[in-house]
Amino acid sequence: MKKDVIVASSLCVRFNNQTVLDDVSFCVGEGEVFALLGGNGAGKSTTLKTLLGTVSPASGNASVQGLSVNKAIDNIRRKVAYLPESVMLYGHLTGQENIKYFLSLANVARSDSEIRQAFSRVALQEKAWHQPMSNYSKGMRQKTAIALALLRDAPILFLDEPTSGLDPNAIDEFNQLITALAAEGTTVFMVTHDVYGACQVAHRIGLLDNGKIVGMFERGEQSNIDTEEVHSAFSARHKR
Ligand SMILES: Nc1ncnc2c1ncn2[C@@H]1O[C@H](COP(=O)(O)OP(=O)(O)OP(=O)(O)O)[C@@H](O)[C@H]1O
Repeated sequence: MKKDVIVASSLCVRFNNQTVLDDVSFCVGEGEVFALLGGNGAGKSTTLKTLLGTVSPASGNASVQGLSVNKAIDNIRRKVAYLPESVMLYGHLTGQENIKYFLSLANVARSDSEIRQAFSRVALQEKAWHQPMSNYSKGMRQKTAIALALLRDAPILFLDEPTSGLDPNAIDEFNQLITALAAEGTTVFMVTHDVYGACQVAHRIGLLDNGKIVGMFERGEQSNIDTEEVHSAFSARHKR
């Protein structure tokens, strides 16, 4: 039985009397990839923001590694690497300079050789390491952000629409990296509207619609989650 790393219990969020999350519960075990899947306005970003402590639930609670987001958000943020849909790094600095700068902000000391190892681990091409990040594609920026997470020893990744805007090769590479990191024990929570991508990498998918979890899909011992099944459940919700 895997230890639960992220637990959301009956989260309710309201904005201006509108219920945006309604009794949302799920848990993510250590080394699992959990995808929260939903259409526009379903409440995915709000769930992510609640886990990051930037939105407070009206009721219910969430915890990360046993720490409540209401009480210990600073500790949680040290354990989590958050990749927004557009990874923001400094365009005029190289990949390596960005890494050094953000590590220094986090008070983490790493040698050049450790940084090179992290870049190799995420398969960032060597010729890019010393180029300004303004030349990087979205996939390369994501790899740099994941390298930074590895160097920070962050055991948990939060990903917001990680595959939007990536070409098919970059998506495959990204999915392989996430799968490998999870196999090594990293816990991954992602929000996405990409049914196919979610089925490829996730151990579990929660389908969110209008602020409610309306379906939960789980990978079998040897097989990925069935894309057809999730696709039908997803589109049935959007035909109403
Ligand atoms: N700060 C806010 N104030 C008022 N309403 C908000 C706020 N943030 C989100 N909402 C509303 O909450 C609902 C859910 O929004 P949310 O951004 O969580 O959805 P989403 O699933 O991430 O959508 P998308 O895929 O379009 O990004 C929407 O109806 C949105 O308009």
